[in-house]
Amino acid sequence: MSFSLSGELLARPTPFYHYDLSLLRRTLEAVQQAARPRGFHVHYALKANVNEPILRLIKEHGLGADCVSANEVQRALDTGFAPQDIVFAGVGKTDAEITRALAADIWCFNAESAQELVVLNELAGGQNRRARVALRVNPNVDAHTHHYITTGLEANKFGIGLNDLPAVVEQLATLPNLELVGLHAHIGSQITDLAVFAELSQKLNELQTWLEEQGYTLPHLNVGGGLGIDYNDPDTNPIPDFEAYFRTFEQHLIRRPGQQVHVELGRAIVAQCGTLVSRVLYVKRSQQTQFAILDAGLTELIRPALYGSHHHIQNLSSQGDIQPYDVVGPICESSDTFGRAVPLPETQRGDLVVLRSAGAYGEVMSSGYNLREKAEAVYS
Ligand SMILES: Cc1ncc(COP(=O)(O)O)c(C=O)c1O
Ligand SMILES: N[C@@H](CCCC[NH3+])C(=O)O
Repeated sequence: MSFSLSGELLARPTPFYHYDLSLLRRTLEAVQQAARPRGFHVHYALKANVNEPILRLIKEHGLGADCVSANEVQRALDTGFAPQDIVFAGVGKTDAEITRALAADIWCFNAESAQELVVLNELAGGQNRRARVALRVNPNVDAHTHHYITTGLEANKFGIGLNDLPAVVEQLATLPNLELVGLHAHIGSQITDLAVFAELSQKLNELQTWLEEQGYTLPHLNVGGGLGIDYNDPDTNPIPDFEAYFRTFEQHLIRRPGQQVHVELGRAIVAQCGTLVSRVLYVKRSQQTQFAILDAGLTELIRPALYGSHHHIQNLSSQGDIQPYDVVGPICESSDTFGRAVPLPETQRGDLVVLRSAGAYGEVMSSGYNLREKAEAVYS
């Protein structure tokens, strides 16, 4: 199906984010259809998009919440997620954030260091609580994705290194206010090579066996998120292949009877339902290049500037001959470029240009640089 916007939306002031809630609904149905029969629990990673209509739909479809700050925990609670469906991850949780999440009695803290466990133990004791924790390990598995968004290699700051794990597990025995309820790993984002998840499963299998030898049984395993989407062709692949994703874990992860497995997907749930809609302010021709200068820039969508990411760009207003354009924003940074030599129909001032697959890590990463106003969000 090709992309279009209703007449009312075409007339709106730009730039704005448009979210297709019917696609989000279909995506949520697909993820649950693939996860539930296999006994997997999906937690949505709020960091990808925290807009309330989106969170509400996600909650209605029975997903849990994976949060990375106390404010995200609060947003999840405000949306109606039950505390027992909320987990809190993050390499730098502050004391104040831990205190708030303990008071909310969330299901689990994914702890990322020996020091964090000590702090968590102390703060839980101060509230006369036992905090449920999962150890986030750094399994040293290469996710084969952009080096800025790989998280499970020894060189990355995330998780407890495998060499440190024996000492951390020994330390656990001295922390009476903690209850070990699981093992967690997240190796990166925008992963399209599913073999990587098989490798992760094998690492977790070994670690689980080793933890059992140390006397720990784990009620749950959390394999993280990271499933990628098709940025090149969102119309052909609007919904990721969740069946293949869960099948990989089903085949490779050895689960104990009654053990829960959590996944925490962000991008795969919300990326394709979001579009950044902008207008061409000017078309400028230099000797070698034609620039289409949009009224949206890296302040609205930073992924191309930050990672060199590709978002499919379309001109909705023109049927003209195809020409190459460097599609850029108005911000005073040369990295404020959405694409170079993008083939677009002949483009003019006033044309509507859309950047697709922008529902994840788009609006949440926007900034007020250059004192820009925040782009509005509209839903249909
Ligand atoms: C710990 C953790 N869980 C889940 C996610 C969600 O990742 P994704 O949006 O790639 O599914 C991330 C982000 O990469 C993360 O850091
Ligand atoms: N923000 C990133 C991915 C990082 C995910 C969070 N650990 C992106 O847009 O692709």
